[in-house]
Parts: sequence; structure tokens; C-alpha cells
Amino acid sequence: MIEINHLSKKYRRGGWALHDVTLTLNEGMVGLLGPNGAGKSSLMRILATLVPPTAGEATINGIPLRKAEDIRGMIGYLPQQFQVYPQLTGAEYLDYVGEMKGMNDRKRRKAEIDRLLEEVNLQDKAGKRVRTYSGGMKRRLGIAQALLGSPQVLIVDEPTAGLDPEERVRFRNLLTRFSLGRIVLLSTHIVADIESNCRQIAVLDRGRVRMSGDLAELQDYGRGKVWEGIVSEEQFARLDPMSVVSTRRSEQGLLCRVIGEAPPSGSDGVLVRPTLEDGYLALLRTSQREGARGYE
Ligand SMILES: Nc1ncnc2c1ncn2[C@@H]1O[C@H](COP(=O)(O)OP(=O)(O)OP(=O)(O)O)[C@@H](O)[C@H]1O
Repeated sequence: MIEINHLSKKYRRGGWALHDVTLTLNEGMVGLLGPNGAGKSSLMRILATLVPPTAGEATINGIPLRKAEDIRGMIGYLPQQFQVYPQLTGAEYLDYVGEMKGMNDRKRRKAEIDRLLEEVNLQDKAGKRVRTYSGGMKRRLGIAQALLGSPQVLIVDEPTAGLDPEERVRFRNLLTRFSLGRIVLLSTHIVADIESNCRQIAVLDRGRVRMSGDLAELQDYGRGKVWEGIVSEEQFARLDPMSVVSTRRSEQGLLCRVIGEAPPSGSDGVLVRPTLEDGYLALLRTSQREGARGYE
């Protein structure tokens, strides 16, 4: 279990990245969702003991963050900007990471590395130097190094960025399998990444927790706020662009899906069932409106 209590972070050259974050994260896949600059990476870097919080505290499986060595022995971490020595091959790099993680048995280390290379679909590239890898391949190598040693807690920062759709699906399935009996904390701003497999979701926006709960709870934020209706091109031009979720051309005009308190003006729109993405967008709109009114 990860328990985060009143955690705040202020960077020396910057403002507050996290404000009073309190969260309890349980076993299974946990999705940390939020727009750019929400504070997701800051929270993950703090949990990975790479940067200290300004205030507050957290424990991972009962161990406080100040015991950094113990925490690092328990977690796997994939940072958003993952750097590898370009002159090493993928297999050499993983071997090095395995040694650093204290996997001293050579044979077992090699067996696990071979299995992981297959899981991330890099087995054919294992002997090639990392500098010849594409961005997506480097990302997959990063995923493999985080999984090495089967850590109890896996923290992955936007792991699917740069992966093609097929690899994305493969990776989601890999994480879901891995999360059995473990905590996998995954940050993303893409709702589809957490749609099917997360037991718990926390939404951050401008450093604050805006919701924490399950998929149904997030979806519910869109209840009574998602409308579909047909509008003309002129009416469309007058709609608040922030409220329009999607548009499709039809014979009668533009079929618009909007988030708001009323149907798209000029249409006889109807309320529709929100998707998870609608729920997320509705929550963000409320949070941003409150921010603009100075309620925080
Ligand atoms: N080292 C730093 N020094 C100063 N400010 C920083 C630093 N790192 C992050 N910030 C600021 O802290 C805030 C939160 O950034 P953070 O990277 O944690 O958000 P994020 O949710 O991961 O965003 P993204 O999805 O864009 O990666 C932003 O305003 C960012 O500019």
C-alpha cells in the first residue's frame, strides 16, 4: 500500500507543483491521470525518492520515504525521460541494471532478462547497440529495466508515450499481468491507457487531487453533462471550443458532442451516457472553472 499524507512540493525555481496531496493507493493497477503540468511526474519522482517533498510524507508498504535505500530496493521506476548509455546493447544495459539491483546470480539474471526482452518484444534487438534503437524501442527497454527483479511496486511515468497502438495494447496487458499482488502506479494523460485495467484512479490538476476512486466514479462526473445535437456550420463556429468533445459530419449538419449544462445552442440535443473520457473532461472543466474563480 502507498500512503501519501499532505504531500506538497515547491521547486526552487518554480511554483508549487503539488499541494497537500493525500491518497491511499492499494494493490493492483492505479492510474494517475492529469493534464500537462498537473504534478504527476513530481509525485512519482518523490515516491521514487529522487526528489524530496517540501512538506508532508508518504510510506510505501509501511516504509517511509526517508529510508531511501529500502524504498529503492522495493520499487521499479520508469522516468518520463529515460536515458540509456547508447554504446551498450539492450541486453548489456539490462545486465548492468540487474547487477545494480543486486541480482547476483548470473544465470538467473540472464534468464529473467531473456524473458523480459521477449515480453517487451525486443528479443531480436537484444544484441544491437541502444543508439540504433527507435524512440519506441528505447521506451520498451525502459519498461524492461523497471520490471527487472519483479519489484513489489512499479512506478511508470507515461510509459506508453511514443509506443505504436499495437505495442500500447501489448504493454497494457503486460502491466495488468504484472499488477497481480503488486502495486503498479501509472501516470498518463490518455484516458484509454487506464480505461480497462485500473482498479483505482486518481486525477491531479494543478498539483491538487481532484478525485480518487474507481472507473465508474470518474465516468459519473459526466452524468447529466454530455449532450449530442446537430448544429449548422454557423452555430458550430459560435460554440465554446473547450466544450466540444467530438464532431461528425452528417447530412443534416454537424453532429456535435459537447460537455456543458445545456445542449449545443441552436440544436435540439439530447443527454447521452458519458464515456470515461467525458467524465474526466467534465471533472477537469469543473476544476479549472473553480481555479479561475479563485476557489483554491
Ligand atoms: N525541476 C523543476 N523545477 C521547477 N519547476 C518544475 C520542475 N519540475 C516540474 N516543475 C513544474 O512543476 C509543475 C508540475 O510538473 P510535473 O512535471 O510534475 O507535471 P506532469 O503532470 O508530470 O506534467 P506532464 O504531463 O506535462 O509531464 C509544472 O508547473 C512544472 O513546470
